[in-house]
Amino acid sequence: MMKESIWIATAFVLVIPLLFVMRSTKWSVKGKHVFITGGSQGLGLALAELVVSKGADVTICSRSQAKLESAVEEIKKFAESGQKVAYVAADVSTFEGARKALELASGQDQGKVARVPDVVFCCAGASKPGYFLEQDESHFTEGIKTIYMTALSTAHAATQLFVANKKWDGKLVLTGSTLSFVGIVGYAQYAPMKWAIRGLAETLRSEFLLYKGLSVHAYFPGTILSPGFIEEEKTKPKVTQSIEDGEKGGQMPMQCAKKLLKGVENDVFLITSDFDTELLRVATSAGGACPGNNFVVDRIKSIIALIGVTFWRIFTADASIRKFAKQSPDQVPGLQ
Ligand SMILES: NC(=O)C1=CN([C@@H]2O[C@H](COP(=O)(O)OP(=O)(O)OC[C@H]3O[C@@H](n4cnc5c(N)ncnc54)[C@H](OP(=O)(O)O)[C@@H]3O)[C@@H](O)[C@H]2O)C=CC1
Ligand SMILES: CCCCCCCCCCCCCCCC(=O)[C@@H](N)CO
Repeated sequence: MMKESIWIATAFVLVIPLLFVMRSTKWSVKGKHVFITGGSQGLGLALAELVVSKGADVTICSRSQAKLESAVEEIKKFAESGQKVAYVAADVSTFEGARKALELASGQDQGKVARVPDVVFCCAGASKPGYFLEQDESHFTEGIKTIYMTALSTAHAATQLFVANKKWDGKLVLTGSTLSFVGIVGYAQYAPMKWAIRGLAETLRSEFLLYKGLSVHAYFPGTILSPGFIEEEKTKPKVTQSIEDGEKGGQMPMQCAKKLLKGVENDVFLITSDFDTELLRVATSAGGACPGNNFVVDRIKSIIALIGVTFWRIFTADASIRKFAKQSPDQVPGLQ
């Protein structure tokens, strides 16, 4: 008996430092080539600045050349001499656009590749909130294009590039939202697309097991105080705002970028940056169908979620929507 406990104690003493050593050899972005869609503003721009400050080369991508040029100047302030900061102007909502963007970023010329990105972050996206009845087909097709197709096309082109170049340590990072786990009034054009991105991440995680170390991550931010957020506020119904306002005001793009990068460094599959989204993540995924973060902690959180999220839905979200309809029927399309 005594002997056994000595063995167990010795095993612990050996295993615990080993775990620390394993943690300290985690993946680092230093020296990597990082490609970021939506890199001209908001989350994508902050992420570009962050990875460059940590010693990476970066290529940002978005549609507007003027915005890209000024973003490159901003990012260069974080670079040391010898680091590369480049941009590619492209619309990544089509397969053709995303393929060309990644080819240009890789410096491909006459079949020769200069440098394939090591990490591809898909941050492009935008929402146009509004009442379902006040939106028409164009809002929904725009949503499919800007939110889902930008992610799908970039994911497809990146996977092709990684596999064709045998870049088995390649990383693909998709961006969802808190609204990848829950749908609320005003987001019919957006939330389903962000759910689809979560579905894509889960599917690709499974399929990437075929390809050695190739990995996929997905990030689910809450409100980001970005230029995109200022834009969406213009059409956001008051009832939607009132539910969101309960969510403590949002985070700065750099705060989000830091939490996102930390998640990638720690090989977290579904990355969150606030506790509410974390509860929604465990409520939706702690069943085991996709990898969690920590088996025990996730299950403790899911007990909190079971109570917290249900209460939030009944007494905060649903209650404030019903109250709004009663108090301001003139603002609800089709009522009065
Ligand atoms: N802001 C928020 O509250 C939240 C945002 N998110 C998500 O996080 C991500 C970043 O958000 P945020 O920082 O607000 O973004 P912004 O709206 O501020 O910026 C979006 C970026 O995407 C680019 N972009 C849009 N469409 C395309 C396209 N078709 N091809 C290439 N680039 C494109 C834009 O440039 P250009 O227009 O020049 O092409 C811009 O650089 C998005 O996916 C968003 O849905 C998730 C949760 C909350
Ligand atoms: C105790 C547990 C409580 C659970 C609370 C859940 C709260 C959800 C409220 C909705 C927040 C929406 C943030 C993302 C918004 C977004 O993606 C858009 N701004 C698009 O840009």
